[in-house]
Amino acid sequence: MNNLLSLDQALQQMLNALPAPDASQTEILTLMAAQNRICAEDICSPINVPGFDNSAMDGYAVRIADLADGQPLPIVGKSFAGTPFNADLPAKSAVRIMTGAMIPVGCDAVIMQEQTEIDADGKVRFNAEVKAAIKTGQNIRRVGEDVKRGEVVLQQGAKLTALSLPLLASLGIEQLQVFKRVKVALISTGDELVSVGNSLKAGQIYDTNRFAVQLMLQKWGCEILDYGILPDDEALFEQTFNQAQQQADLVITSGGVSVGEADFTKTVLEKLGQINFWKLAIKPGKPFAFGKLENAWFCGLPGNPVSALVTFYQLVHPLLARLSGFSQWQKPIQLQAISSAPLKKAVGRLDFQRGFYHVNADGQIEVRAVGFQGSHLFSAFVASNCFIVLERERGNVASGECVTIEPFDATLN
Ligand SMILES: Nc1nc2c(c(=O)[nH]1)N[C@H]1C(S)=C(S)[C@@H](COP(=O)(O)OP(=O)(O)OC[C@H]3O[C@@H](n4cnc5c(N)ncnc54)[C@H](O)[C@@H]3O)O[C@H]1N2
Ligand code: MOO
Repeated sequence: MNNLLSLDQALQQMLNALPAPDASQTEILTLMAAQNRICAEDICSPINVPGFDNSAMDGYAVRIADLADGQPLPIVGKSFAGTPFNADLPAKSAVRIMTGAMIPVGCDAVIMQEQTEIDADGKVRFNAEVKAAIKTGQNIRRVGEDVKRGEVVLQQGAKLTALSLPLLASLGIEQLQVFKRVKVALISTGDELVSVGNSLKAGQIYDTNRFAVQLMLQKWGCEILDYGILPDDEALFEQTFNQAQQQADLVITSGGVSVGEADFTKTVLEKLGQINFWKLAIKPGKPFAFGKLENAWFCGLPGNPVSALVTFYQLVHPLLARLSGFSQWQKPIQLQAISSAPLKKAVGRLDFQRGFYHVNADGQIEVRAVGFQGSHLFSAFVASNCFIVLERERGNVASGECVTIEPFDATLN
């Protein structure tokens, strides 16, 4: 086995190198502006929810003891949501009550409308069965049963979503402190690259990586500083890396990170800052580089588009989670699947093949590799819905063998 760094070792080194999120790098936003941002404070509820005991049903609020003699009860008033019955419940009486309305003082149960009858003289009557089954607190939603005043409802590091933000709204919170967006400088390198919208000359190709990475950075809510395409010129690399690291928290390049004569990424990173690691036992993505410039972290993605995307997914995601203060990030979920066809695999690197999984008629997860697996072949991705993750020490896989898959997460879907 080669002595390249494993993916897990690389992730560990990366996370060890990164400091905890800087508590001074925060801003105050209204709830509506805060979607997908990361909460920078523990949020305690300023109120109880519900704020008062209220009815879960339309019906009649009663005191259970008043039902003992079996007599119908006069209805002494009404409690509507927003318009309470402003008195204590007199003995031997009931209050008409609606869902969400405040429970009058003295009541200990609500009987739903469908279980009652109104006598000719307007009194409410309950049959023996209903009376036998009645329990204290029936159909009453208690004060603080959802959230208690002072309780932490959201922790620092949580993502603010369409689930958590409405909760804050229900507590009357208008604005909150969030971590500032991570600023990412994005640079594609290579003389052969042309931006979409221009025509190609001999030997040129369109820049896929800046496009792919930008889309994924958008999903992370990053502020993107697009440095465009950088020609293979060492002095220009130096100048651009320098400029980018003064403006961004993270500089991401693609291409020029291997060993070719025009591969300047690593040399310049070394000159201006430090390389924490370079070259990993993964396929695709072996030449990925991680390091630090004076003011910004640095990720050098390999130029092949599949390699750039795989390394972004596997290595830059956890890095972005840490830089953005998102503490709930988890590694992609892995499942076991049956390989429905043989897979080619050389021993030595952890392989992320592009695959398509589905649940077969027997309820088992079945997966097949999609298309050819070269790291320059981006089209296979479009028909894929997962990575087939083949262990470093594993060789070829026979049809019917069990393999690990990672269904694509929301950044790719
Ligand atoms: N002698 C060796 N050669 C190579 C090795 C090696 O270990 N020894 N590793 C190979 C592997 S693996 C990869 S991956 C690539 C990575 O090389 P670079 O990061 O230096 O990338 P480039 O050489 O600049 O480009 C590789 C390939 O990708 C195309 N490319 C680059 N940028 C883009 C972009 N933005 N959009 C679309 N396509 C892009 C480029 O034209 C090349 O075809 O190195 C192998 N070589
Ligand atoms: O690692 Mo390269 O990314 O195999 O093509």
